[in-house]
Amino acid sequence: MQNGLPYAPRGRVVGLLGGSFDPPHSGHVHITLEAMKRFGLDEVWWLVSPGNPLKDRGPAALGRRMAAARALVDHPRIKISDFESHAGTRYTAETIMALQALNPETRFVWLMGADNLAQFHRWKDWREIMARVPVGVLARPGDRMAGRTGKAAQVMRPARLHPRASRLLGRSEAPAWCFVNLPMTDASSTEIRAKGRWS
Ligand SMILES: Nc1ncnc2c1ncn2[C@@H]1O[C@H](COP(=O)(O)OP(=O)(O)OP(=O)(O)O)[C@@H](O)[C@H]1O
Ligand SMILES: O=C(O)c1ccc[n+]([C@@H]2O[C@H](COP(=O)([O-])O)[C@@H](O)[C@H]2O)c1
Repeated sequence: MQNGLPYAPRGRVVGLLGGSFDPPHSGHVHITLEAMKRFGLDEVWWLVSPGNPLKDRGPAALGRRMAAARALVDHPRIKISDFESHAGTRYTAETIMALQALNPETRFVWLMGADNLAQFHRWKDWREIMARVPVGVLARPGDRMAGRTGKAAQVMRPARLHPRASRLLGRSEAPAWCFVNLPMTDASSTEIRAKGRWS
């Protein structure tokens, strides 16, 4: 691992799960395994963020969140990375651009839960993200409809892949996105923090 970046052999399809992971939990593991299966991914990299640019509250120290993620995940195809803190990027569009420049032979797919799709149109340069990488969206309790009826989903409707074709997402040319339903878990970092299990 160099610059916080896992090694990706040529031609691999790598899913990127960006997150605060404050703390990481079973829901992250669940959607990662589902995304690998459903979107035809070879690997998934967790990009542990220095801090979500839309959240006021700063997360726990990056080192602590990285250590917790490494303790939670023991899977040969899931890598934990603090690339954004090395690259000095905070916005996803910039992170993806930097990753693509460093790994021109790798196909990246951006992954997110349905709650993030609902506010995706507020992300910096979200159209640029859609133009650069396919996006895989995973159902989350309470957010399935909000995501699918949100502004980004409406605007990008022509680029939506039918869920039955989800395995093609990893090899699709952007713009392409796919929303998949899955057995859902209501695990959330907010709830873990509220219960005082991460203070
Ligand atoms: N239970 C879950 N089901 C589906 N997607 C999830 C789930 N938990 C997290 N995600 C997704 O994983 C990514 C990273 O999530 P994040 O680290 O913010 O965890 P979180 O539980 O949503 O945290 P918080 O409650 O602090 O917002 C986001 O795209 C989020 O939508
Ligand atoms: O680029 C943006 O404008 C942007 C706005 C909000 C969230 N993100 C990214 O979305 C990912 C999920 O964030 P979070 O806090 O919900 O785990 C994480 O990688 C953030 O950096 C990115």
